[in-house]
Amino acid sequence: MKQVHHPSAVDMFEDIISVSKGKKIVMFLDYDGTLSPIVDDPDQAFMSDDMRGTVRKLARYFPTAIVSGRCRDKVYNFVQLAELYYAGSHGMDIKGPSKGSKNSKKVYKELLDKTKSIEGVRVENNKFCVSVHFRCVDEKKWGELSQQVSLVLKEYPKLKLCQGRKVLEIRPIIKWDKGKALQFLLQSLGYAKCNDVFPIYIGDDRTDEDAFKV
Ligand SMILES: O=P(O)(O)OC[C@H]1O[C@H](O[C@H]2O[C@H](CO)[C@@H](O)[C@H](O)[C@H]2O)[C@H](O)[C@@H](O)[C@@H]1O
Repeated sequence: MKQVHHPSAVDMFEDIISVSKGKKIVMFLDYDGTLSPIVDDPDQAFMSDDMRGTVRKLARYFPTAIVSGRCRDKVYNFVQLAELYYAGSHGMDIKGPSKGSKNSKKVYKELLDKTKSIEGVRVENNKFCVSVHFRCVDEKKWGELSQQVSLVLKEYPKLKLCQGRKVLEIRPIIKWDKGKALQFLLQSLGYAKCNDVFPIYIGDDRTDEDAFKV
């Protein structure tokens, strides 16, 4: 895979401070890989107390939202800060578009069944989306897994496949992603048409790119 070099926000801290002068900062934070370390077991991706303390402090100064691929309840259980805004399932779980959730449950069960013979696979039900993890799968088996997932998805024309960090993400084909969620949250906060607002979004995965674009 081609290595892409992204500029570091830390190196440009002074520039960020300078362009945000006089504006109201709004913080958007991805969860996995940003607030928590990347680990083999998705259920063990805990954030540290130090990080929780930092986010708590941040939210005292700026409206702060967590935007995650995980379902809202799950990410809330990890973060446990009631004062934040939460957008789960890649932003689909703020207001809850109900379409797709029945499909997700069905495809989750099918994916569990069709991939159970591949050692190390982990299928995670994220309510509106499903994640198929291959971090713990032997690299030689990645092709077979991807084929199985594609075969299952053939029967679901309303679902699409995206890739994250050693994870295949199954999502409904609707015009909703982390970028749209960010716009929605800004609007709900009453900042949609303000020129003096400077939203900051921090994330580590491909699905965060929809939000970076916004
Ligand atoms: O948008 P995010 O909050 O970053 O969620 C994206 C996916 O994150 C999780 O998977 C990733 O982290 C796991 C734990 O560190 C790691 O084992 C896995 O390889 C990573 O892809 C989460 O489990 C997925 O459901 C999210 O969609």
